[in-house]
Amino acid sequence: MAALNRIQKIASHLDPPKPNKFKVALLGAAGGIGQPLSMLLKMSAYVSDLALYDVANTPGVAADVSHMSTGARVKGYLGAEQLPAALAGANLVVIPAGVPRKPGMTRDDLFNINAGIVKGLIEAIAAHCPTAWVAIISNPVNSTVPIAAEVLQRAGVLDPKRLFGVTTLDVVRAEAFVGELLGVDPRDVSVPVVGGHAGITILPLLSQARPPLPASVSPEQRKALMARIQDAGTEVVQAKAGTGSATLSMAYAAARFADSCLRAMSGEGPVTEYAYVRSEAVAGLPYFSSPLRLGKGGVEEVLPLGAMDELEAANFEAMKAELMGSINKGVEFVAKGPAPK
Ligand SMILES: NC(=O)C1=CN([C@@H]2O[C@H](COP(=O)(O)OP(=O)(O)OC[C@H]3O[C@@H](n4cnc5c(N)ncnc54)[C@H](O)[C@@H]3O)[C@@H](O)[C@H]2O)C=CC1
Ligand SMILES: O=C([O-])CC(=O)C(=O)O
Repeated sequence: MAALNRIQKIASHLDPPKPNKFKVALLGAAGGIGQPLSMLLKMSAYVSDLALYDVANTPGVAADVSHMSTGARVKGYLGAEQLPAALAGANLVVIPAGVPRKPGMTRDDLFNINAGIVKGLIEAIAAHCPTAWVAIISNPVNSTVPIAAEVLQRAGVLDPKRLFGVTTLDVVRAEAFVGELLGVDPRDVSVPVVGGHAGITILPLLSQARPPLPASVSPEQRKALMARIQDAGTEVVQAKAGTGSATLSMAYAAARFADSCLRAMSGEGPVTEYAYVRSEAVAGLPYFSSPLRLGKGGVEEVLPLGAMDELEAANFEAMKAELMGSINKGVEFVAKGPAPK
């Protein structure tokens, strides 16, 4: 029996199971996030076709990435007239298109420019790949996801199971910072981060961290850690001093999220991920970032948030008004726009 197991193990190593392959379209592919994310997606075993779309510079990015000796076929698409071809047949569309923050700005300050960019791109998705899964990175995520949902709903193709605001970077940061504090490898750390993606709407549930924070971590240290995770985007914006916001860690986080989506699409479930989705199931708000069980058709279940300690419960209550305001702002932006054609 042991010998048979060994032979099977060697055989599976020689001929590992081939994952299903998918077309991924990246909109905003030539930007600070888009370029490293293009590279990471080109390395994914799940990607057969990588469509790199932007309004500038995609020929260069596509030529560069296409020289990597990995499986995915790469094609660059430049300008609005090439967007339909970029989207045709896409299984997953990832959107980091839009402007980033400069020091002193909030994510909401990006609304005026990015709301219109996201609306236009989602209209194209509704027309050219209405069944694709859509992962939105463009800020303010708390508003851009409701914008996307309203646009898809107006076009009659909304399936909330397939629309995600990418909050993986908050989870990644929590893992990194807790790992640093505990002196353990961040890959062995798990920390739920729920809510939204701006300031106090980012709610790390440190009381559920694994490994748990020891009693030697004081309430003040816990509070400081929570604040650092909530303000980590601003930490990067300040360190970059006017040249942009998080791009490399975001590309890592988005590649991780994309791989989870593609694994779930492949039927390799169940896959658990955090993302900002339309669902009142756990928080009583129309959109909330929650742990999700993903399957072939998208979100199969919005999982419960679990127990919160006193500090987390207070933060949960405190965020609700801000999050609701950002959601309404997105919904109203679409409602005030021209009626769909
Ligand atoms: N969800 C999250 O955790 C995070 C979100 N972000 C957000 O991601 C967005 C992008 O950030 P960066 O890549 O650093 O910005 P960037 O300015 O470096 O790149 C944005 C790219 O979008 C492109 N673009 C603009 N309008 C477009 C359109 N209509 N169609 C296609 N492409 C278009 C630009 O040409 C540019 O290449 C920002 O809104 C930023 O706030 C950034 C970090 C984390
Ligand atoms: O802070 C920003 O503007 C970009 C972002 O969302 C993040 O790094 O979490």
